[in-house]
Amino acid sequence: MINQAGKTIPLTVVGGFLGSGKTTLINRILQSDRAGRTAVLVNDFGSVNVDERMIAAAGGQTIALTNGCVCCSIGDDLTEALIRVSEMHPVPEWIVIETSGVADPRQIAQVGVVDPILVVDGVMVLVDASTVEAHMEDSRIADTVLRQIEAADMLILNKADLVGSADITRLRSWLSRVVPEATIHVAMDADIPWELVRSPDVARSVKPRGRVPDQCVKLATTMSAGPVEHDHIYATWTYETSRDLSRDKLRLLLDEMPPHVLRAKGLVRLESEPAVETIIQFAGHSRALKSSGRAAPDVSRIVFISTSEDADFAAIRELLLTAEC
Ligand SMILES: Nc1nc2c(ncn2[C@@H]2O[C@H](COP(=O)(O)OP(=O)(O)OP(=O)(O)O)[C@@H](O)[C@H]2O)c(=O)[nH]1
Repeated sequence: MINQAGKTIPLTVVGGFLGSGKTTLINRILQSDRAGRTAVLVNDFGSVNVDERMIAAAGGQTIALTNGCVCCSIGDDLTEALIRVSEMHPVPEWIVIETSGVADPRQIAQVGVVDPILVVDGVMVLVDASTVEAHMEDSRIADTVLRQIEAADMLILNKADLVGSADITRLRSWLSRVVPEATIHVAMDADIPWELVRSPDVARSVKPRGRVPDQCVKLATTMSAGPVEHDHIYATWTYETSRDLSRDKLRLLLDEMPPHVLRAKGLVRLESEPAVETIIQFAGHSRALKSSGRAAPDVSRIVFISTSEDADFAAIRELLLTAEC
């Protein structure tokens, strides 16, 4: 890949399970006046790239990787997007990839390692302190969560507001046993000091570990042939309507979400505030309906994700039909 300025571009991969706080971190980064020209590549698991719209609203240059989970289509979509980014005018000073919540971030970082234009700054992985233990107890998803944690150069133990200090101590100690090489930072709303995100000293601590370059060439050549497929583990369903929705009914849905739903998010138009877009969020104990401040969409869309085995969205559909005004 030739970049017209002939310079290398630092690349950071932000990973972590569904709803752990990746978009929150990236929006925080983009809102900093120290972000410079940052290009963000976003990959959502689900048919609607909700994150792309949320991140674009925060002021970043975004490219959505729409072809399913990025580590399942790594050879094509991601490489193409990286070429587009390196050809941007002016050239970005930093590239951040937000992986989907089911992706293995280290596989994605390896694409950067084999590209001479990119210098991989490291892999940051968000961990939801309020749900990670439950996820590790579910044999269907524990492997996804563990791979993500093991991929980290820096772990952000997020959502500290939702657990007690004893939980934080226990989780910290567990994480440091799982990945002794990673630095661990406790956070609320993914709020970590800028120095940890970008300072050169800290960047050294998030450099890919020694074993990665040894493996990367082999992995990069084999990945498009045999990536980890997520479709058989996770299922998504998207609800769409052009009618206004009732806030009370959506609130009820958030309060009574069937336990198999791992994640739901969407951009909707409410009957009570039809001019503005409302963001609906469900991620374990984080549940919210809040205005984005942007114009309301013509079509409201909400994406639901669960494990494939449990993927029965009929009850949710019923409730949503009663929410249509
Ligand atoms: N209580 C609480 N909620 C948080 C915290 N960090 C993020 N959230 C909320 O958790 C929800 C999910 O956050 P996102 O940043 O969208 O998570 P994500 O990892 O990008 O989600 P996916 O891309 O869908 O995997 C949102 O409603 C956030 O506002 C936190 O520290 N505490």
